[in-house]
Amino acid sequence: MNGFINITEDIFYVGVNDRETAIFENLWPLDKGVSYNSYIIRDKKNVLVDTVKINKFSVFIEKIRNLLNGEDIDYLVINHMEPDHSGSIQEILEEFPNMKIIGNKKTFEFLNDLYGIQKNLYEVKDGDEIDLGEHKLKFYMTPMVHWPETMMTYETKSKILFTGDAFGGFGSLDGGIFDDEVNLDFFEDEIRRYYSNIVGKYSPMVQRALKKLSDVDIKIIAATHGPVWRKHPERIIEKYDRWSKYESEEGVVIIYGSMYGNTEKMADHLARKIAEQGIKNIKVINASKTHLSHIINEIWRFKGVMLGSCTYNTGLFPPMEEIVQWISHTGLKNRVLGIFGTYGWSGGGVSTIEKYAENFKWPIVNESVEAKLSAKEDDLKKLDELAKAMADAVKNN
Ligand SMILES: Cc1cc2nc3c(=O)[nH]c(=O)nc-3n(C[C@H](O)[C@H](O)[C@H](O)COP(=O)(O)O)c2cc1C
Repeated sequence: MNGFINITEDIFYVGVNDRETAIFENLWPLDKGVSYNSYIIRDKKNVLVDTVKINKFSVFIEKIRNLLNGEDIDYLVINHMEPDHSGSIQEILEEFPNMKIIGNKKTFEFLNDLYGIQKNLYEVKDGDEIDLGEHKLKFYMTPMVHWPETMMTYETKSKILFTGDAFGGFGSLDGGIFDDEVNLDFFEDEIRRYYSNIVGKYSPMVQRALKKLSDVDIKIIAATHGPVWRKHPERIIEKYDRWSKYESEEGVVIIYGSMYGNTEKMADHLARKIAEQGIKNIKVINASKTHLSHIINEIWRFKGVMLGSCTYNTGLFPPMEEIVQWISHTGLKNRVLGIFGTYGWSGGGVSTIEKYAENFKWPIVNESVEAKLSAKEDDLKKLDELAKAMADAVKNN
C-alpha cells in the first residue's frame, strides 16, 4: 500500500503501516502491526489531518508529495497530540513552512511541551468552523477520549468525521483500508482490544462524546488507526456505545495462575460445568502465558469473570496480581465474579483476590472455593455450585 488512496474524489488516505514496532506505547503487543492513519483534503485550502509516528515519516512524506505534486498544505489539523500522530509535525512544518496548525488551547500547550512549537497556530473552540472552499470543517471538542486535548473534525461536504483514536484499533491495513474491504471479525476484536486497553478507563467521557455527536450526520468514520468505516459507520459507533456503557456478551472468561497445575485443574472443571449449563462462550486463560492486553480484551467482552490463583509467598501468584490491579484501576462495571484457588499451609491467594474484589464492586456469584494443595471431592462439589451460579448470572445478562 504505497500510494495515497481516494476516500472521496478530493479526500485521500495518506496513512502508513507499522509492522516493526513490537509493543505499542511500549506496553501493548502489536501481534499484527498497526496503522497510523492520516488524511488530506484538497480544496482551495489543502488540509492534512493528523500525522504519523516518526519512524514512518519517509513513507508518509512520499505519499504526500506524490499527491500534492508541488502544492502547499495550508492547514494541519491535530485531533490528538500522542506522539504516534504528532511525531512528524516538526518535519512536516519544515516541508510546508507556511502551514497553519489547527488545534485547541490544550493542543498548543502540549505542542509546545513536546516539540517547542509556538508559531503558526490557529486555535479552534467547540463548534468553530473553517471554510476551505467547497469543504467546510467543524470542530468538536471531545476531552479525555483519551487525552485532555482530544477533539474530532467533521468535514461537511462528504460528511466524514475524523475521530482521532476513537473507533481506532490495532492491526495493519494490509491492502484493504475500508470496512467493506477487510475482515471485520479481526478488526472488531482488535478495536475492542485497543478500546479496553487504552480508552476504556475513560468510558464516561466516550459516552459524553457520543451524545455530543448524536445529531451529526456521519457517512464516514476516519480514525487514526484501523479501517475507514464508509459502508457501516453505525456499526462501530454502536459497538463503542456498548463498550463504553460496559455492556457485555454472554460468556465467561476464566483466568488462572498456577505453578503445578492444581489451580488449572479447578479452572478446567469450572469450564466444563459452565458448558454443561449451556454457555458456549467460555475462555480459559493461563495468566502466565497470556499478555495482559489480551486478558483485558476478554474481560471487557464477557459478562462472567472467574479469577483463580495458587498461593505464592503468602499472597497472589504474581501474574494474577497484575490483572486484579488493572481491574481495580479501570472502573469496569457490570461484570459478575467468581473466585477460586489453592494453598499449601496458611493461604493468601484467594483472600487477596477477595480483598481486591471489594474495589471492583462486581457481584460475587457464589462463595469462593479454596482447595488445600489440590481439589478433592468436597471442593469439586463447591466448584459445581460456583459454576452453576456463574452460568445463571451470565444467562440473565
Ligand atoms: C514457591 C512457592 C511458594 C508458595 N507459597 C505458599 C504460601 O506462602 N502459603 C501457602 O499456603 N502455600 C504456598 N505455596 C503452596 C501452593 O500454593 C500450593 O502448592 C498450590 O497447590 C499450588 O497450586 P498449583 O498446582 O496450581 O501451582 C507455595 C508453593 C510454591 C511452589
